[in-house]
Amino acid sequence: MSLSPDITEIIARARSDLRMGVPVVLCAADGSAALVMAAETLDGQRLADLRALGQSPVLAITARRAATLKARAYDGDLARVLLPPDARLSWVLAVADPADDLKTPMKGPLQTQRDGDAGLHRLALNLVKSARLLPAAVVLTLTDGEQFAARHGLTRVTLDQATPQLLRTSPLHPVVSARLPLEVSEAGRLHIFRPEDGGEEHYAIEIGQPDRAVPVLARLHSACFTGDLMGSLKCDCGPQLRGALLQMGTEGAGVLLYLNQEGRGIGLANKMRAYSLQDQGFDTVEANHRLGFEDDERDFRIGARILSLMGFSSVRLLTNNPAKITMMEDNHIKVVERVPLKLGENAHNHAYLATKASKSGHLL
Ligand SMILES: Nc1nc2c(ncn2[C@@H]2O[C@H](COP(=O)(O)OP(=O)(O)OP(=O)(O)O)[C@@H](O)[C@H]2O)c(=O)[nH]1
Ligand SMILES: [Zn+2]
Repeated sequence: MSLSPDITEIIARARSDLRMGVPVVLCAADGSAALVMAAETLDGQRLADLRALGQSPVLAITARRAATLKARAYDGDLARVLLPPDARLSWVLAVADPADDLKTPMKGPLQTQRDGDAGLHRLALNLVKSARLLPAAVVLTLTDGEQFAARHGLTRVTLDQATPQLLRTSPLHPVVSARLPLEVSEAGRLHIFRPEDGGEEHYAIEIGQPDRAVPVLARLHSACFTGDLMGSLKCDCGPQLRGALLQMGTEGAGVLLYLNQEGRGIGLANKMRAYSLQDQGFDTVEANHRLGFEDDERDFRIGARILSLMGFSSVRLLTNNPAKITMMEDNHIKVVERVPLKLGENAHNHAYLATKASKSGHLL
């Protein structure tokens, strides 16, 4: 029935439930099912209620986090850590969150599950990640997923439908655009694009009236609250943002996409967790890994989609990141030229920029 939520809408609900600390039920076609809670938003009462169901829960973490904790990841990209019978909420949080790894030696060694299928655990982690929470989820096997969800009023997500949905880029739709005179050019215009999956909106600033028949000067800028707005010296984002706009203003035409993928796609709270780890001596890539994330969790396809929707098919791309060029080419946007954007190096971000060059392939 069209009034019922489809899989995209059910996933959006699940994401918001997990952020609120509400459990969700995951079901597979073979009848297996699991009750899932995000470790980050779990509370003591819900953990006790979950334990009262009788089965032993596991804590699903990514292989990246497992490597830091020296836990064996038998499932490739993830590990299922067995909760010791006396494990409290603080134990769950200490496994999920690396903040105190160095201060508090881990209870361990951690035992991980080897037998059985990890499909529902993988879906749990993907959902928690897409909710911009720490990638760790408490998972309890259920025998009657459908009835359990109905009895407790919980959102139920099916593995077969959800997995392809989480892998694809949500379609985006233009919402509105309006004139926006800017310091760099009075001929500015702001366009808003909204994804169908309930995720964050993305923006495009169009400067002048770029001819769609020739390559446009373009920048894909990922949100950086600290650098773009606060003038943080820890990265180069603020100077890059303003430098790109200035170049477009000077040339009289260009398009800057402002993609709401804060912290290379891990969200601002997790980026601040990464910053704390950087203060403990880890570099930007190591910090992401200790948290359980990949170096870069952004979906660059979104940028190519927005350019296509705006009628652009080729660009002169302002970037030092070769991955952005590859992604554009793979998604039907021709990059005729890379325009370097070397701005804003200082004593605080020198090591960060050097790490991006040595570990993430950024061009100098
Ligand atoms: N996770 C994480 N994200 C960071 C850190 N420092 C900056 N960021 C984020 O990194 C992203 C930088 O985005 P961009 O400047 O578009 O991308 P880039 O990959 O550096 O590529 P170019 O600037 O085009 O060369 C922003 O989303 C920032 O919020 C960090 O230490 N950890
Ligand atoms: Zn930044």
